[in-house]
Amino acid sequence: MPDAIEFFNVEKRFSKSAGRPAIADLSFTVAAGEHVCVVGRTGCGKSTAVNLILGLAQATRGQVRVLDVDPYRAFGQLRGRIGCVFQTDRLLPWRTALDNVLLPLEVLRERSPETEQQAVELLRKVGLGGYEHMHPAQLSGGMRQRVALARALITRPEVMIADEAFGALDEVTAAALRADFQRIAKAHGQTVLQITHSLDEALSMADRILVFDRPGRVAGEFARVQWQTPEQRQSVRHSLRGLIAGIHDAGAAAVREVA
Ligand SMILES: Nc1ncnc2c1ncn2[C@@H]1O[C@H](COP(=O)(O)OP(=O)(O)OP(=O)(O)O)[C@@H](O)[C@H]1O
Repeated sequence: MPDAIEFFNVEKRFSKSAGRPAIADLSFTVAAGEHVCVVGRTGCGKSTAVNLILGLAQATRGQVRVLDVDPYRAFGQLRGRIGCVFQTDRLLPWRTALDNVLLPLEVLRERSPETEQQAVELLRKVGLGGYEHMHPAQLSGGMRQRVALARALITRPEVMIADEAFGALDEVTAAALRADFQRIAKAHGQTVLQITHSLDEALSMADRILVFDRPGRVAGEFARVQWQTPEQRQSVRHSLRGLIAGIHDAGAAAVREVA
């Protein structure tokens, strides 16, 4: 069975000139049901990789596969099977929380009294029971992000993409939302690819952490078995910091261990 997300020697250039590509040679996979966090310095191609997964951009070279489908050429086959949460909630301000959550189902022509009930239930699951008929402007940033999470989940996607989804929230709100996100993703057996600038977030949530290097390649990876004890966690955090800063020896031992 193919992995849920696959990048094979992917290059992405935004211009035809000989300048630096956004992604140079990116290869990685995310297994079905796995939760992978990606960390890396600004500009290393994390969001570009997300856009490739969502079929919003085409790889210049190499291959991207999501659920065994080319997302750029055949996104129709992936509609409703990938959910995304971004740093900003991207809610439609003129729609209620409930109508925002139902939007993906309207696109799929699956809105019905039954799915409306499912949306109400989902809002309750993310802690927004009773807020269904509020508009985004009446909700706090954390509550809006919860609506965005419910909207991403309403189609029961197999793959969840979180691109800095908790980055704009205060730490207490972010911690609560991270816990809900992880609980729901695990309960549904979802594959998660999560972009984050927070090493603590990655260490607390990921089964595996990938470090991206500029321009867009994997500089190192760590599996959860490597950070079981507080000492190991500290050591992996140190290696992650080093790799992100471009000190490749810092993570070399860890990468070898995983391999
Ligand atoms: N539409 C675009 N046109 C031209 N260049 C782009 C475009 N989108 C991204 N880039 C360039 O590609 C590189 C990677 O950008 P990307 O946004 O993927 O990085 P990132 O790792 O997500 O950064 P950040 O952590 O700041 O969000 C950067 O050099 C960026 O300037």
